[in-house]
Amino acid sequence: MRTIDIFDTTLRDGEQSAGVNLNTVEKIEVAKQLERLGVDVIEAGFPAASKGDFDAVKRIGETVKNISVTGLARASIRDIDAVWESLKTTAEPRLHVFIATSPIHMTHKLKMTPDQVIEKAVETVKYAKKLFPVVQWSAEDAGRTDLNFLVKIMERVIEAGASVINLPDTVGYMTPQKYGEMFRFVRENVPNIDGVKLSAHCHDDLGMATANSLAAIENGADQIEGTINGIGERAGNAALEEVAVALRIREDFYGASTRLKLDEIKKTSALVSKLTGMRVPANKAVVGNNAFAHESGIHQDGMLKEKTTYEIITPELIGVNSTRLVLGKHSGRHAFKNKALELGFDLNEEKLKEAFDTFKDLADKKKEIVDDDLFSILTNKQTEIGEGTGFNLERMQVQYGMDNIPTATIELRDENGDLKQLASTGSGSVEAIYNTIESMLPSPSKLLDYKINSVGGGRDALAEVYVRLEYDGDNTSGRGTAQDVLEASARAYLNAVNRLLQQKATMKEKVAVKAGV
Ligand SMILES: CC(=O)SCCNC(=O)CCNC(=O)[C@H](O)C(C)(C)COP(=O)(O)OP(=O)(O)OC[C@H]1O[C@@H](n2cnc3c(N)ncnc32)[C@H](O)[C@@H]1OP(=O)(O)O
Ligand SMILES: CC(C)C(=O)C(=O)O
Ligand SMILES: [Mg+2]
Repeated sequence: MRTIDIFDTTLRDGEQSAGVNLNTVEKIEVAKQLERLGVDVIEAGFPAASKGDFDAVKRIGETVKNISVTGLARASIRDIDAVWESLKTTAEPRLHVFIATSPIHMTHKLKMTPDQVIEKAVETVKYAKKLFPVVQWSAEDAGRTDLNFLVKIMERVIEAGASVINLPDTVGYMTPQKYGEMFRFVRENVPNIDGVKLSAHCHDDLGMATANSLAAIENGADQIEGTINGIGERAGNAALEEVAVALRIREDFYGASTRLKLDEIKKTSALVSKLTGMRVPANKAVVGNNAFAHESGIHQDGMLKEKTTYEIITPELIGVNSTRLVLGKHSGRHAFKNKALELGFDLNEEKLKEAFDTFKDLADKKKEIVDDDLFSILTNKQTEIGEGTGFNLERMQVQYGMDNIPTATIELRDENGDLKQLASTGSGSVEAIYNTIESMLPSPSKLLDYKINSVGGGRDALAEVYVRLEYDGDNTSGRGTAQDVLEASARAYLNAVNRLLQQKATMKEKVAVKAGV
């Protein structure tokens, strides 16, 4: 049985999803869960892209100890240096450097001739190899690259020191047969390919990312790149959970496996979905809420007689807990702590106590507390912004009537502890709330996107609101959870503003430290 390496790019290509913006604390939580899931490599970001990305990659490298962490770089010395500076103290610093090789990209985007692209690729890989023990080189848009050119450039970058070569289907154009043939072709034609790992990186524009990744494995790929829940640029990347479960369920056919602890999949999927605000569709393979639901009579009859009639994956395989009611208002701290650990949260005593208090408050209002509720409370606690940052919602009252103008009265406490109160109207309750908050904030802000999900099921389910906004000229996003949709809406707005203020404060502090102030 071959073992396939799993290269997770949720925090790099996944974060390139439109509207997704994770802060460093959230990225670290995802990285820790990816470590528990057992991925082999985490691509933590693109350090040259921004100070925030640089810091996140550095902090993840310092936090995650048992797996390799990498950062992405263009074929540019400045980008490579940024990855090195962010990862140089980690156990196995790894670089991922790329340049496009398709005629379309070379001509129109890079404005370089094929020979110039080879020269640039070789020069940068040689430079990188002096710093990094492992250099992964990617031929961006390999899927639309001339195969003979691909062979030529691969031979040269391997000579220069690349030991992992990735052949991305950057625009999701490939079919399984064509993508598989490309891997077979380079295996058979690149003269110095022995000992080099081949990696597949698929996008889902035509809905074939998982099938293409599996075809690459059939044809000699040693590593699969993808993201949790398949999030990513445009239609997303290959969903790692789909690839790993397909290999397990069809072991007979693929004869390959991964090192993933499959029973951590559901938890990882839920965390990524919650933090990114990208809800997993109910019918999504492996991790969708309906993936194990049997609705029709004939199917239910079959399931009752023999589960294998309609179930090829068991919920337990991916860590779905069939006992849904877990804790109630009579539960104590020990059971709560145990449950938190079982759900993968290792909070300090203070945060645990605060989470327990929130749980007790909720248990007073809600009939059943399910894992989803606890997961939401614990994730919010784990990733919350520190005290004293930005604005706190102290009180809110909303008046709504079909024949009245909706009015929101809000009391906010700012970071100096001062209380402010204001009332405004709007065409609906949420607009009234947002008009009031916007009038109370010191800088101009504008709502760009609003999404609402329910956590778990039932009429008393928690509401989770995601917003994207522009505040003081910068884009930011936030989420808020509450039993009431209006309170969740207000909290999400303030969370977005507070996240931005905290990010700016951290940057300012760093600049001051650097300047020795
Ligand atoms: C397929 C992928 O997923 S690729 C990864 C995509 N991820 C990102 O882009 C991360 C976020 N990006 C950023 O923050 C910015 O784009 C930066 C910091 C990387 C670059 O910003 P800018 O310097 O302002 O350049 P901008 O983004 O406008 O254009 C990209 C430039 O990089 C060049 N470029 C693109 N890919 C490569 C490459 N692999 N190697 C070298 N140069 C490259 C382009 O040709 C263009 O160069 P030009 O300015 O000479 O025309
Ligand atoms: C940077 C590369 C690997 C990429 O994300 C792509 O080509 O899709
Ligand atoms: Mg990609």
